[in-house]
Amino acid sequence: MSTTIDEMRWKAVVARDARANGQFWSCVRTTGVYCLPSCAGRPKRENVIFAARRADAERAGFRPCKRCRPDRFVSGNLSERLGAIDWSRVTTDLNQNGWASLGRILNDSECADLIDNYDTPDCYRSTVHMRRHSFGEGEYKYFSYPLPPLVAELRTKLYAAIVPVARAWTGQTYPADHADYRRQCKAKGQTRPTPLILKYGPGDYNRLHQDLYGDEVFPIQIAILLSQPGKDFDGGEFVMTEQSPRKQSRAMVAPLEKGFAIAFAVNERPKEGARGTYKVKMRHGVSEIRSGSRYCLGIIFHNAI
Ligand SMILES: O=C(O)CCC(=O)C(=O)O
Ligand SMILES: [Fe+2]
Repeated sequence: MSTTIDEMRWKAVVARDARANGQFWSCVRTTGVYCLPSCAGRPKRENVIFAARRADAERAGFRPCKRCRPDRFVSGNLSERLGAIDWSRVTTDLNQNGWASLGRILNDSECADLIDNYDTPDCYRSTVHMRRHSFGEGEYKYFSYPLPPLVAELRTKLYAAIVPVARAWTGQTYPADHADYRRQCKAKGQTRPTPLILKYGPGDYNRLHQDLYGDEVFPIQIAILLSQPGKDFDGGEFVMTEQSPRKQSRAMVAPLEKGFAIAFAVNERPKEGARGTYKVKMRHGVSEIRSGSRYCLGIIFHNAI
């Protein structure tokens, strides 16, 4: 008798086999959630269908299980993780709201290493004390070249993934490769690296702002939260505002967790209205941290003067 793929998958679910995590996702039709094979839930066989990719489960309308948190699961190298993201959903969200969640792209140890590295002075070109510039309370450091390998890889690969949206938004022919885009920045005198790590303690916050560092502006940037809300810190929500012509600002709060990334508009973005496309201005910031410490990695694609 031959064993079908689904029978093997069901066996792994019955055994709650953690080795199968990431290989497939079990979707429970009765509850509308999708799970890791190792989930402690006990669904009936007839209610379970399998998805080969997490994005397939989400596209089919299943929500992540609150018990096994399949949305927190990360494995594989960065290319595989980015390859598993549903970029058409990201594009739709960016076009509709000016921001999109990319889900979890860094694991616990990568987040911890980046935080530990914060106190290694040779990695950074400058430290900014936010109060001195009225940027808020807290501090951040800009990485120096050469960027740490993980930061360099994130910047290059996230650029390549998001560049089609940037082209559609601006009508500009951004090169496919970030190295070529850096040369374009250099031609405008923008040579200094902009990726940064921000560090906030109790009472700190980041005023609404835009990360513009010269005439050359890549319209989308990425932030990756390195600390876990509710555990490492409380408060400290990632907030954005959208300013439409002749309207009050609209505020948006992005739910982020440790290792989760968000893509959002740096400055302006096109918005579809009843009478055609118009431009809205976006700003982002962080509400006050009530307790603990919060670290965030910012990936900005244009360089600074
Ligand atoms: O700390 C944050 O979440 C915001 C970071 C930020 O302003 C940025 O990445 O540009
Ligand atoms: Fe920023």
